[in-house]
Amino acid sequence: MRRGRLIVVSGPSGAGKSTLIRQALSEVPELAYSVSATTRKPREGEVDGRDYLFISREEFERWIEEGRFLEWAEYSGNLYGTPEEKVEEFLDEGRSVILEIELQGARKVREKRPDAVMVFVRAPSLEETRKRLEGRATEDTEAMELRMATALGEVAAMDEFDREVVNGDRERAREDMIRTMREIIGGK
Ligand SMILES: Nc1nc2c(ncn2[C@@H]2O[C@H](COP(=O)(O)OP(=O)(O)O)[C@@H](O)[C@H]2O)c(=O)[nH]1
Ligand SMILES: Nc1ncnc2c1ncn2[C@@H]1O[C@H](COP(=O)(O)OP(=O)(O)O)[C@@H](O)[C@H]1O
Repeated sequence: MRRGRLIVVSGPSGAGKSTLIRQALSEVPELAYSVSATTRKPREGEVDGRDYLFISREEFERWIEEGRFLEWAEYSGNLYGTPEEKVEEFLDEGRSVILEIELQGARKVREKRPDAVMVFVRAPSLEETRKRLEGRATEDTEAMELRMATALGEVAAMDEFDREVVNGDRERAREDMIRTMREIIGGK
C-alpha cells in the first residue's frame, strides 16, 4: 500500500487553522489528525485525547528523553510535541496525516522529513488575526499579546511553505483548504 503524506499546517494563532482542519477532516476520509501532547491547560470544551494529550511538564520531559516526539517546541510558555508512533501508524495505513504545529516545529519536521508538505494558513491581515483571537476569548491579555507578537514572526516565514491558504471568507477558505488537501494526497 502506498504510504500517506505528511502534511504540516502552520500559521499564526487565530488564523483559523483548527477550524479549517476540522472541516477538511470531516470531508476528506483519507486524512488523519495527529493529536499533540501539551503542557498547556485545557480550554473550555477541549477534550483530552481528542484536541490534545494534556500532560504535565514532568511527563513531557520524560517523553522527550524517551525519544517519543517527532518534534517538540516551547510556545508561549508551554511545551507542545508530536508523538511519532501514531503518525507512523497512520502513514503505514496509507492515510495522510495533518500536524497542526507552530513554526519552530514545522522547521524541524521539514529537516527530518523533507518529503513533508508545508501548508501555511493565515488571516487576510494581522488586525483580523487580533480580532479573531479577541472574539475567541480563550486567552488572557498577556497570552494573547504573546500570540500576536509571535504571529508577526510567523507571517515573515510564509515563503518557507509550499502552499498557502488565506482564511478570509469562511466558505471560500473551507473550499480552498479541502481542495489543497485533496491535491496533496493526490500527489499534486
Ligand atoms: N511544535 C508544535 N507546535 C504545536 C503542536 N501542537 C500545537 N502546536 C502549536 O502551538 C501553538 C499554540 O497552540 P494552542 O495553545 O492550541 O493555541 P492557538 O493556536 O491559539 O489555538 C499553535 O501554533 C499550534 O499550532 C505540536 O505538537 N508541536
Ligand atoms: N474565515 C473566518 N472568518 C472569521 N472568523 C473566523 C474565520 N475562521 C475562523 N474564525 C474564528 O477565528 C477564531 C480563531 O480560529 P481558530 O480556528 O481557533 O484559529 P487557530 O487554530 O489558527 O488559532 C475562532 O473563534 C474561529 O471561529
